[in-house]
Amino acid sequence: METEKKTHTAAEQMTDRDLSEQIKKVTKESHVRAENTELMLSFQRGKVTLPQYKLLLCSLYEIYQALEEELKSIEKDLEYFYGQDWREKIVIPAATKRYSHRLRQIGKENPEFLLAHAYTRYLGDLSGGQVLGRIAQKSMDLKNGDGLSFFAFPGVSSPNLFKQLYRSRMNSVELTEEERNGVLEEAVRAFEFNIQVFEDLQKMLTVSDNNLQSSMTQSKPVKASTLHMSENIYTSSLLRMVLGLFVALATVSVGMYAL
Ligand code: HEM
Repeated sequence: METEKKTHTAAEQMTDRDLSEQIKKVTKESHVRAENTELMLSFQRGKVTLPQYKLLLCSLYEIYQALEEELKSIEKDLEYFYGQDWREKIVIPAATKRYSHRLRQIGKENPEFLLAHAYTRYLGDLSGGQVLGRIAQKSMDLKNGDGLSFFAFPGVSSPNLFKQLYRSRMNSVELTEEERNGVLEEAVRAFEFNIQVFEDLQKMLTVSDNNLQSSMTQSKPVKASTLHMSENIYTSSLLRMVLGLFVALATVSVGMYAL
């Protein structure tokens, strides 16, 4: 972190009042907890299994569907693993539904809080996520980038530069003291949602181990009803448009710089 700080130009110099610094500070402990969930530990040890990875992709799809409009990369991965009728097969645990419900709720009531969620997922994807992508490729011996589109950011040539730009855009968002505190609290909550998703997925894998693993490795349909926790993905186009607009405000300008 120190090294990264030294590379900032005078214009990008961070202060203790910067949202990007504060958000990192308040979520530091949560980050350690997220890294140490069973699912993330399996990943880091190169022990991630196909059933674990497939279920994780299902949840990420649900989360990103609520977070943004552009879903093409996860859809591509899901189609690779589950086949063309993946929409009927994907499995979403209760914790993931709670997470996406929260995203939709704040999209309506406190859209500025979406900043905390965009931060937690995108900066994570561009940090540890890049390492996880390489581990996933090796652990499951995936070839030609198949099933790994989620981790790829073809428009981002330098994740570090992109993260710096992202932070400076975050810092330029005008927030009242109350809104700023709300965003910081929401960031801790965002990590909590992610931790709960990992725990739920791990539970699902343990509970339905034999049943689920055999049906998944054979790419046969998994009956949502047999898992008691799943629901088919549902989309409200109006809501997605509103969320998309907000996220666009917070992130697209950064993306344009990186292109
Ligand atoms: C195997 C699990 C994980 C590993 C090994 C990992 C590793 C890392 C590393 C090395 C960084 C860069 C730290 C720095 O720049 O000082 C980072 C940043 C970050 N990670 Fe993770 N991470 C993991 C899981 C997660 C999860 C589950 C989330 C949230 C869903 C997450 C969200 C973030 C965020 C938001 C940042 C940016 C911090 C900032 O610069 O403000 N990470 N991660």
